[in-house]
Amino acid sequence: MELIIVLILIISITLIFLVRWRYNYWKNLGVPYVAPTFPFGNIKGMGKEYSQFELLRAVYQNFKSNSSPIVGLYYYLSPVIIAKDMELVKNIFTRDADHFINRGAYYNEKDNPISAHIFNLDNPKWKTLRTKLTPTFTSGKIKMMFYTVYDVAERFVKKLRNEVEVAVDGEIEIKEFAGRFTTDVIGSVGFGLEINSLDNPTTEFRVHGINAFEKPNNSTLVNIFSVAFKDLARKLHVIQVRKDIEEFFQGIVHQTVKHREDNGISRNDFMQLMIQLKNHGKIDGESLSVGKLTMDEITAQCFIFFVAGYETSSTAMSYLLYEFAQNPQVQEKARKNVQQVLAKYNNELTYEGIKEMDYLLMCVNESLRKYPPVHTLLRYCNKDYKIEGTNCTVKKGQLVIIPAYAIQHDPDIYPNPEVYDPDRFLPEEVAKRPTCSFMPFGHGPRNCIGLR
Ligand code: HEM
Repeated sequence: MELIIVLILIISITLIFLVRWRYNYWKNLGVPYVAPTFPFGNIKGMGKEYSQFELLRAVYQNFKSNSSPIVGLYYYLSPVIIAKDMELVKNIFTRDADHFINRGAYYNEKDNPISAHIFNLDNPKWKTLRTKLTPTFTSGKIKMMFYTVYDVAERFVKKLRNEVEVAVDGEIEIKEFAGRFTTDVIGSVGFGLEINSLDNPTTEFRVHGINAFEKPNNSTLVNIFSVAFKDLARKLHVIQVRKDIEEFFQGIVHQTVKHREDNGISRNDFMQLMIQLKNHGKIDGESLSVGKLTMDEITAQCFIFFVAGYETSSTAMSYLLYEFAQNPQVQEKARKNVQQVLAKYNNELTYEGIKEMDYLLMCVNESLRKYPPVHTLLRYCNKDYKIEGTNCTVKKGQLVIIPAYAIQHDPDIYPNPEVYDPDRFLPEEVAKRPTCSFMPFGHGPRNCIGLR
């Protein structure tokens, strides 16, 4: 009995010592930090009482006047870095991107091939895949898909008119409606399918897509475990995407590819480009050979195009429309901008015309600044990196957080940040600000592939 008590005491003292040693990490390096508490570090209540971007905004503001380019936090027992200096942020994204090319996400190619998509993959697999997919996102290819999107947009406008007519007090839930629109767009350009969730919101495709977000396969604890101990989690067959969702997407991609190949059907969409990559390792008519894609790879990429594209785009659309409603004079100016460009193009909406709607773009950018759909960007250090002007070396395996929301609401960069003011995006205003002070699509080689 006494021996057990002694053992418990020794284990407890050792644990206390280890935790204190761990929580002295930033102090010992002389990096400013927020005092942690065991076991959550600095994230107690995150996700329930407050969101991550609120924590990061508070930390960013509190430490802004401190000359250190970084602030230290603890996520549970792990020391993580908040990059707050604009030069450092730029270097992490671009000049020194080879130290920070991964996001550190978990995927399991063997048991859950759909999770091995471009967003999750680490280098060098990521680089190989990005090289294969980049030619499918050139402006020429997007232009080719323009009328596929146009068709869905026409249905959207028609449907919107009907909904507004029958709505109580003229109010409709625009976020839900925009989500149905972006689902149909991505279903069409990504998978080559007529989803029509505008008319049928509970269509299987949309429900499975939403479930991929809202009904994760694992608890937060398992997710944290699988990110922290990736190899072990793979050995334990931990999967990220639910099997029913994986099977659903595998089924529709296989059917679509087979249908097109059996019937010699070709369409202006990503699916067609990916079929070309699958069969020839290059896009038809182009000389650059980038390597073949497998069926599993096609499925995983279609899946991530949907997951990464539909929610972000519908959030962006909703906030833009919200600000138009709040600021009728901005709305009017944007409308005039659209009408002028349309008049130049025979009153037809064209790809070239959209690119000339400069004021509209300023409005879009300002709502992406104020409400970035992705408020926090992550980079996982893959080789030690000495931060210039400090004694601190970011260690391999450490997480670096770029607080996009906080930077885009910094009153020193964007005075009166809560005010919606598209003129902030006049070219002469943009030129006054640091390069990476606007990052709704990230920056550098790992930025959003769907940016165009
Ligand atoms: C308004 C709409 C969108 C926003 C705000 C957005 C934002 C982002 C952001 C912030 C990232 C991370 C960038 C970084 O870490 O530097 C990202 C990555 C990504 N996005 Fe988007 N996105 C949008 C639309 C789309 C669409 C439509 C697609 C698909 C066609 C897409 C596909 C991807 C993919 C595949 C990645 C991962 C790229 C990689 O790791 O190589 N996104 N997006």
